[in-house]
Amino acid sequence: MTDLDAATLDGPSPDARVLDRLFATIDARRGADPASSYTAKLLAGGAPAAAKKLGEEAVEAVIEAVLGRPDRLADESADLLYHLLVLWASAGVSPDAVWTALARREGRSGIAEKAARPPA
Ligand SMILES: N=c1c2ncn([C@@H]3O[C@H](COP(=O)(O)OP(=O)(O)OP(=O)(O)O)[C@@H](O)[C@H]3O)c2ncn1[C@@H]1O[C@H](COP(=O)(O)O)[C@@H](O)[C@H]1O
Repeated sequence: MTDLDAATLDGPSPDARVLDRLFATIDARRGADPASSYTAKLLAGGAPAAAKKLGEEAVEAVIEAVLGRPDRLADESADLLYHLLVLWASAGVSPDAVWTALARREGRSGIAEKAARPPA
């Protein structure tokens, strides 16, 4: 989102807490009417359908990155995050589990982590 986009929204500047609110909305759509809720339609298809849709959205984001279009990449990233959260809801993953995994990794280089893995 550009600064201009953010300025058109009501309330405080948006931040990553929107993800927790979005997940709560998604979770509350369980059993809702698929005719009136896109989320309910996705959830009705189960984790495999949500995973397939996530893959499609990932490809769309990759294409925008490769084409060097950051504004379109930001929009596709929002689609991608929404569909990732739908997959978490379908597959029984709570956002807190993911936030915890990220926090545990904070400050540890990926290179050091990989070097410390036991041999395959
Ligand atoms: N953040 C989103 C969001 N991002 C993307 N999408 C929808 O994701 C769909 C897929 O986008 P595409 O461009 O890939 O469309 P498509 O290829 O035609 O999709 P398909 O119909 O083939 O699956 C579109 O219908 C988008 O509107 C979203 N739908 C809902 N949300 C959030 O979820 C909330 C609940 O939505 P409902 O469940 O629909 O009430 C909303 O208030 C929003 O906050």
